Amino acid sequence: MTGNQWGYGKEDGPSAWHRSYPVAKGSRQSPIDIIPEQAFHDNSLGPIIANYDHCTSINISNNGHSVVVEFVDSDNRSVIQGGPLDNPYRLKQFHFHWGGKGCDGSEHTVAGYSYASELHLVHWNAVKYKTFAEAATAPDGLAVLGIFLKTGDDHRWLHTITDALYMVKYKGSVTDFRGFNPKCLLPSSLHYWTYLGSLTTPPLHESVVWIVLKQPIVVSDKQMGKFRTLLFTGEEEEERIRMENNFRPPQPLQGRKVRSSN
Ligand SMILES: NS(=O)(=O)c1ccc(NCc2ccco2)c([N+](=O)[O-])c1
Ligand SMILES: [Zn+2]
Repeated sequence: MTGNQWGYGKEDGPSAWHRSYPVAKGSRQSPIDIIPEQAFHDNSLGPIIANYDHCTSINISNNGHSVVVEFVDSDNRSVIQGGPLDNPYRLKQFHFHWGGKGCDGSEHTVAGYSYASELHLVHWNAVKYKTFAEAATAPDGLAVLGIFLKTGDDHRWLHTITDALYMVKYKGSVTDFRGFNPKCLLPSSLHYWTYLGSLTTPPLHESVVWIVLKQPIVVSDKQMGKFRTLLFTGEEEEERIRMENNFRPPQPLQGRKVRSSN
């Protein structure tokens, strides 16, 4: 794996990332296998409050690793707060990780169980840090809300995203994506597990307060299939490699405590 070229293949995948990103073997890496019975029920953990009503989505893009929806993050219009967080964290973007056809592809697992996919809503601590990039290297810089996806009925609102995926098939493609409110992707219960971890892709910074919701959202196989029409490769590249299995497997807990909201 040379330079910043990392991926999810045999040569450049998660087992090779430590060569360019030694923190891959750090003490607070993500994802992890969450074992509910071993999580500590912390009654001081309040509810998570997601204020996305006035959020402003900007675009949807294929960055060669996932599909990403970016938001205006120049003010506190869309923030997450409460739970383990000391102050509001600003929504920056959301993206997904998924498996191959008929295979699971979540990053966190629950007592060894993988879900079909995992949605990450990424927020940064704009009270303490001036930019996302600065926050992304600070131990309390980011808060990522992880939501599991399981297959079943069609998800009423996910269509807005899956219907746009054909426009960002190739790595490096981006298109306008306005007026999307991610509130419609939240499950009905906001009960969660929380622990201190890292980005799950390079640069793997150990800067994330993870908040993983217990209740998955339900999407159809057909909708999941549309994610797999995306490519890891760019339009100008000869090779066409289907974007799938873009997940990092669970990492050692290294003595960390996972807390559970009640
Ligand atoms: N799977 S994740 O939510 O942990 C994740 C991983 C990498 C990056 N970004 C990579 C990066 C480069 C410099 C700082 O950040 C992001 N993100 O940016 O929201 C999220
Ligand atoms: Zn992610």
